[in-house]
Amino acid sequence: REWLISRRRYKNIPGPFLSRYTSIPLAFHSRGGKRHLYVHSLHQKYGPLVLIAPRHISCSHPDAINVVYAQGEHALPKSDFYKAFVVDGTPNLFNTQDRTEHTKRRKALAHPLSYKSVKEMEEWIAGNMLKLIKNLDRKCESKTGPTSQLTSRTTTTTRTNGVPLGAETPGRASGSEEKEVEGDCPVNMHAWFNCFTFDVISDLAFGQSLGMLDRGTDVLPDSSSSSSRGNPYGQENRTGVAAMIGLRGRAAAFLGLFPPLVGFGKTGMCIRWMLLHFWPDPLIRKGLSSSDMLSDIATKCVRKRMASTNDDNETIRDDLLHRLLTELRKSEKPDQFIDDIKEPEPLNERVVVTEAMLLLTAGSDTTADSAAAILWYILAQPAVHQRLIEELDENVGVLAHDLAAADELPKHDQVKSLPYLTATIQEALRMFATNAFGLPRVVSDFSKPVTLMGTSIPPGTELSVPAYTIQRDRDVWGEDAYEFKPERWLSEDEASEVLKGKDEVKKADPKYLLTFGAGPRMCIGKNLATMQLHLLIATILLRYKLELYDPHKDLEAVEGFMNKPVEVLVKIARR
Ligand code: HEM
Repeated sequence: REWLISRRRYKNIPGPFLSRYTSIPLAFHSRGGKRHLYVHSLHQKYGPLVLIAPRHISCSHPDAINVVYAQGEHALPKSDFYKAFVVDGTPNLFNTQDRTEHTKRRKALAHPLSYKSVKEMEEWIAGNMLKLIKNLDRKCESKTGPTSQLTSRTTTTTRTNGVPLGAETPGRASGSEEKEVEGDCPVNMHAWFNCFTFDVISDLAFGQSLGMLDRGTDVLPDSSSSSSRGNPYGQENRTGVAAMIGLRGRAAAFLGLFPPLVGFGKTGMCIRWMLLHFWPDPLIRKGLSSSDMLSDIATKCVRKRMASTNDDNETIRDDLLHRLLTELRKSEKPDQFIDDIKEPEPLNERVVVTEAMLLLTAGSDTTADSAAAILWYILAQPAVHQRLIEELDENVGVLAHDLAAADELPKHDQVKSLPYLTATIQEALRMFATNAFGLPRVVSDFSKPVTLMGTSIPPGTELSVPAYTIQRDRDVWGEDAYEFKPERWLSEDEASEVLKGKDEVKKADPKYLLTFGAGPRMCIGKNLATMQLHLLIATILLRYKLELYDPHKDLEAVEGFMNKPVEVLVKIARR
């Protein structure tokens, strides 16, 4: 009956025949890690409105952004797809579908993640940057000589478990084999960026970094015993945290297409247990198990942090967790100022843990993946690389040879407004959106009437606008929409100075950039992310000579919920 209703309702919306009846075609491409490319190909074939699953319309018309991700009373809630991200039945800011709950949670995180607040934490970011630099300096020194020929004989790692690894990679997970190869010594910058962003977010969120840069790995020392839930995969191997987040995203992106599989309550828990133990696809089982392990890691960190806060001798560290706790307490007691609360009420631990886990999962690999993609685009275009170096040399100056302290590193104030650096980062984020497929919203029974391109959309319909397709739309970006051209983000004067008589480019309009999402559910961590991206790219380019290890190879990526570069291998030497 559902099928018949759906068929009648959406008879005017084109799309593949099977997708009218089942989500399996979409799930198949999601499982294959290429959902955004599949949806993109459907739009090329069928036009801007496509039925990609029985009740799901993808709309690639730029005007759809303001409808699907509308603000205020026209805002559409997140669809049941997001239930797949709920851990232990407690929704967080990212996956809650309830508007009131979302407003309350968003308010609690908005202040801690405001630009002012994040700026105050710059010294902690710099501390981790220094550690990253020390590690990369060591990689350079281990080459054949101080002036480095960028070549040496080394080992490289073959991937056997889908986890991104490369030679000289931190975070080597089990299941990978090593083999000796002749040739240059590649460094996997993506893996190092992961260590950096995980350490930063754990430092800011839990008061203590996870120590990945110190250990040169994203495998936690006690990860083999981290799952206390008796699940069969928790102790299988020493999986890196980045890989756990990737696996979790892949499982959720698949299961979210079948909402009955991701319910809450006793039935939901029962179904989850069965999936974890008996689902035939190991990727899904590992994804579910990874979710449990991440929750355990967040619980441990929060408990440790709370215990140290309760210790009278410990001075309170004014980090993200402290600010989040303060805001959450305020929202529990909205009429009182926090200072008036003599004895703070204990907060529900699960609420704090789910938000802390959200910071860890939403605020780490997204930034590392973006930084890796940005670096790849820069290195793939030597002219862009050269121009950036000129801009940085001119405005920041040469870094001390033996960096001894974090305050010798570039400051955010020095790099945040550099036009060409900012334009390059924006352009790379256009070419590579970590959330590349359309983020689904639903027209609920309570939604205001929704019309897309003259078509009235019935309640119960899921809608999404695919970032990958919008960010390559020729009407929006110009005929060269598929090309990487930072100039499109510069002001007219700056662009003509850079182009020097070469063909004009159509000026970019940031409202069509969906990399950080749009509307009321837009990324709340954008300030922190962009600060890290500016600092990371500026520091790395200032300090090192970099080349892509294989300039003929495209940037390879695999998509779960996020589109993640597999690796970015470079040759590296000190400038
Ligand atoms: C370059 C890095 C990042 C990218 C590309 C990115 C992208 C996104 C996108 C596309 C969304 C919307 C998701 C949706 O509608 O389903 C989102 C939401 C969110 N992001 Fe980020 N993000 C990044 C960094 C961060 C950081 C550093 C944090 C936190 C420290 C963070 C925390 C969040 C949270 C909490 C949400 C949910 C917001 C809500 O539903 O109200 N993100 N992010």
